[in-house]
Amino acid sequence: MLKQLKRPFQYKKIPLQLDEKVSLGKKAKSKDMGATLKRIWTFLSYNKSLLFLVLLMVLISSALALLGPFLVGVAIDEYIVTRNSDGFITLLAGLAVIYVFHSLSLWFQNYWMIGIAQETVFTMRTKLFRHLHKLPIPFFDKRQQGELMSRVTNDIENVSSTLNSSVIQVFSSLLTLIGTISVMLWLSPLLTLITLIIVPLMFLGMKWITKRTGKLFKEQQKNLGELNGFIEETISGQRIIKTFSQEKKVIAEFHEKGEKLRRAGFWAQTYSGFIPKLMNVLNNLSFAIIAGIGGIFALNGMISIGVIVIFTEYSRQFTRPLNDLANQFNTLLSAIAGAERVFDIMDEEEEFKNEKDLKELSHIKGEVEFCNVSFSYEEDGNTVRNVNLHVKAGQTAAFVGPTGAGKTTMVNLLSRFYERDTGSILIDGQDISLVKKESLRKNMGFVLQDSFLFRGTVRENIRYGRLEASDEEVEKAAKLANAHSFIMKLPQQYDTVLSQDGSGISQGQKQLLSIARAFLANPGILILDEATSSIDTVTELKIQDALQELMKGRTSFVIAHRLNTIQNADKIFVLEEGCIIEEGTHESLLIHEGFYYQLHGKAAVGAHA
Ligand SMILES: Nc1ncnc2c1ncn2[C@@H]1O[C@H](COP(=O)(O)OP(=O)(O)OP(=O)(O)O)[C@@H](O)[C@H]1O
Repeated sequence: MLKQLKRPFQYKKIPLQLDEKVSLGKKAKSKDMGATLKRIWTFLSYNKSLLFLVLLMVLISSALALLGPFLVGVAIDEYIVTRNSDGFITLLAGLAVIYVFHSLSLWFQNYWMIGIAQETVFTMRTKLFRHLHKLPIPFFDKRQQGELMSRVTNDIENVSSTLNSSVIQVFSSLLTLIGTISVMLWLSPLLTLITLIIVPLMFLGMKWITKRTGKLFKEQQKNLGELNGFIEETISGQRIIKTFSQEKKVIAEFHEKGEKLRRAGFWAQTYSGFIPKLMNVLNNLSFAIIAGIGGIFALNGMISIGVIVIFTEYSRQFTRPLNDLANQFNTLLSAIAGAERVFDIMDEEEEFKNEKDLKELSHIKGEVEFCNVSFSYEEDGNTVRNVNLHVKAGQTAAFVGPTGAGKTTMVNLLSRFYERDTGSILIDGQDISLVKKESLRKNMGFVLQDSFLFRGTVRENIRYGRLEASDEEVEKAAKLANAHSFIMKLPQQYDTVLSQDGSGISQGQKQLLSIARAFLANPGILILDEATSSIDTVTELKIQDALQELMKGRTSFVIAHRLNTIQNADKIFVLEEGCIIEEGTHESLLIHEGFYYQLHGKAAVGAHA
């Protein structure tokens, strides 16, 4: 297998059948290109005044680019052919001034356009990032992190580089084209029409090429996103990969995804590379037509030598913008592919939309009720079925049951990370679907199994619970969470910088920090997802002790994985396949000798084994 992986770039292995090449892009969804361009334009037009200046410079440079060759023709007909030197120097000086101003206008349009492009991309990226953080959890369930990251970075970068070059190019090419054809028509309509023979040829060629490249560019961006997603996933899952010795499998998968990207990239570049070649051939063809037919016209006295010189110069100016437009079209296609992927995310509905008229949930006592609640992650599933429960303010409730029974889902519904399908959930008698989600979550604190730490100091990580908390409050919370003593042993105590996954501290210490966070947040309802990972006994006792302290006086929901930690709970709900099958205190459930009794028996056997 490794031998196969190590094989170098396999140019010859790429199939050459056209159908297959094009089918690379067949999966890409075709969208309305015009609508995407319009949306890019709305971002561009935030800088209207600067854009106006750029367009003015484009207009000036295009006009000067037309004037130059025209004056050269005049110089030939009026001064060189007639051997007249009066005013020749003035004409040359005029030409020099024209070319200097032409260069200046090019420089300014470029300078301002870079500014516009950078700002546009900054706005777009900020908007996208802000929007991403307003999307609901189910949105993230369906997507790979790296793939999303690729949209915020690569796809937007793609739009940026195109804006930098394309806007000016497209406008200047269009203006030059219109100006050139107008002057050519004015000088010799017949020769112009003959020269324009290449235009339909060009359009046919372009159509053939862009039909293929558009799809391929989309495929390329999609493959790049997938590859990034895979890289992100495998880097964050390094430990698991190493634990299960799956390096070869991961490399093979990477190779496969890389190969797909390479193929799409290869064909996208190959087809787009045809455009300049095609334009070059057509350019030479138009040059030959003008020289040949123009020469015949000149011999017959229909046009002057100066006009032929102007025409040959203009023919270059006329095919160059067409060439530029064609090239820009390719870049534009790639940018549109990127922009579509960005707008796809922007079009996802925000979580807090339509909440304007809803009430804030504040100063709750913590009474919680589930009335006939049902929910399913998938359309045809049944994860939570007709659940009814009542927990009084300040009580501790525990969810127990086999894996996949729906314990986590219950708290997901309470915090509205997911919306119940039917029934209602009440806090202090208020239906939570009628309150603002943000205010609901502000009243809830989470201590999860996998306590996520951000890159930053210990202090910053605890302060995440309440950003405005003072240093004293942070330390007080750490003391309550039994975290203070281990923090003081860290190299820079509260200022010790933790890496993103908190790799410098133990799993148990991470839990203590997340308990400190919850103390600082001081929520009305607490959700505890018990750690299943093995934590040393001393730290575990510290965690249990801190949690008992944290739960005091507030409603708490414990997702219990070990039954010994919830024996003091006021209510234990036993779940099986999304239904509450038993409910009571530890003692009453044991007396009942039902499912809980069996679970408890198994746990006891497990503990003794
Ligand atoms: N985001 C999701 N999308 C689709 N199905 C999901 C999702 N999250 C959970 N499920 C499914 O819903 C069911 C209940 O899952 P849940 O996480 O609530 O179980 P649990 O009792 O907390 O399990 P565990 O003890 O293993 O954590 C399971 O069958 C699970 O596969």
